[in-house]
Amino acid sequence: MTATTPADREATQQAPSQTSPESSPEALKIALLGAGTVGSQVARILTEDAGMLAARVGTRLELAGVFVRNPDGDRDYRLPRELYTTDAEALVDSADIVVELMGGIEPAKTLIERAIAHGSAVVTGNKALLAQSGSELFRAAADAGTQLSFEASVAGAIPILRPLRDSLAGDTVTRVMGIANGTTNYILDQMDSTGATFDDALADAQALGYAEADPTADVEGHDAAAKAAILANLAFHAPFRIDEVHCEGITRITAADNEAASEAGYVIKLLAIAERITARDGTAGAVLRVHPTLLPREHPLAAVRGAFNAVFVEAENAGELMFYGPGAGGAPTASAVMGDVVSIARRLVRGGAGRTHTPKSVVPALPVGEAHTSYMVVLRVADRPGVLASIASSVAEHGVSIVSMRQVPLAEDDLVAEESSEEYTDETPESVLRIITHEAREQDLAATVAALEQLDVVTEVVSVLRVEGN
Ligand SMILES: NC(=O)C1=CN([C@@H]2O[C@H](COP(=O)(O)OP(=O)(O)OC[C@H]3O[C@@H](n4cnc5c(N)ncnc54)[C@H](O)[C@@H]3O)[C@@H](O)[C@H]2O)C=CC1
Ligand SMILES: N[C@@H](CC=O)C(=O)O
Ligand code: NA
Repeated sequence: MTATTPADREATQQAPSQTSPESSPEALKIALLGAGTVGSQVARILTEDAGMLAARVGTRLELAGVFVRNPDGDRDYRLPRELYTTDAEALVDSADIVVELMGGIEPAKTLIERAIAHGSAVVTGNKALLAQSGSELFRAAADAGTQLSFEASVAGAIPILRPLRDSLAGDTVTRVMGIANGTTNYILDQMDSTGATFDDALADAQALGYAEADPTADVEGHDAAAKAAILANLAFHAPFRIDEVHCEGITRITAADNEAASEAGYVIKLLAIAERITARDGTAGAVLRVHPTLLPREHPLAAVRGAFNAVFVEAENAGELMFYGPGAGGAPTASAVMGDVVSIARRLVRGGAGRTHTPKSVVPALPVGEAHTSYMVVLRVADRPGVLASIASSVAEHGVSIVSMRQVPLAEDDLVAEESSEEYTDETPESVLRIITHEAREQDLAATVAALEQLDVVTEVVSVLRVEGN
């Protein structure tokens, strides 16, 4: 007996009569650009689930070809040799739907523009391109009456862009905060839970298909920044670009930061945050930021492990929503790609114009200094009477208030390990001071830290990390 998959069964049970070759509309031709981690999985689904897809769409989705650099190269999912081509233009021109999964700016951008100009619909997971040139591409697609869909570009398999665009279209989203990069979440989780080194955890994330072709984009926060811009675009119905996102990655996070976070009851996560705020001068706008953040261990985002993603959305009427699921990897991301493909294909079968996201509002991007955050500041300080008072008064002078201040004597071993510290002498008794502040405007907190650095009693500002969710 041959094993059947749920997709086979559905194809058998539900295939409507209009999908029979005699009565169905012509097959829709799909061009696949790129056959890497995600592209290979899209090829697999198009091939193995062809019956189910035809039943849902009302006609066959035919893989017309796959653009690759080397048709004989190794693939996670191998198709017949004749489907691979190095002629991207001819393939694009032959397709009803172009699925771009190469990544990078060029030639992806030119090929997408070519597809749109040709009247073809486009599906892409390319957040780097959308966060740089999204407005231009959305406008081109809208002008051509075709569709550009990109659910896979943010948080992998999680349906987040469609809910923001459609389900919440009648509400006012005020804040989006999420773990939007699987690679960095995987690395931070491994470092925190198994003590793995940064390099080993990154190598694992690459092997598992989570990382970008150049993982610098992940670890320096650029990938999450691109996603923050796209999320803000959909959430606030206004165009934002990656260069409007304040971005700090995880490469400077040390084992000591993890230890300090853990001792204080926090976990470190790379968060992407987009929020509507009113600046000090009264301008209403949004601040977009990506940075390592301390979250209380009991916060729902703190429980997001491995390459999973989660996005919190706050809206005036809906309240708080959380979207959670696999944020990276071949098959999960291909699921989001295929959702867009089926949705477009159904429309092509039914008829009617394509609908592409076209932001209608103007919401200015404000400088990160206008955001409100809390900090955890770890200082190395002289261990003598009056130190705490002088630090507390310096913090208060900047209008920042302290939630907690904990002084830990520095172990002799630590002093020996830190002999490189300029201020260190054998005679200097020192301690470590961990300060957690209340929420304040980021520029006031930054000025506080700058002032603390100048105090005689402060030997070193060891680390400064933002805190959310207190
Ligand atoms: N891997 C993941 O978990 C996710 C990836 N994405 C996005 O999906 C896209 C694809 O990602 P992956 O499959 O992971 O990348 P990948 O690096 O595994 O695959 C890309 C493929 O495109 C090919 N390619 C790149 N430039 C080319 C060119 N000029 N000519 C011919 N072939 C070219 C590469 O040789 C490679 O086979 C990227 O935009 C990525 O940001 C989005 C969400 C999740
Ligand atoms: N490199 C990205 C892939 C998905 O967008 C990530 O790690 O999240
Ligand atoms: Na998604």
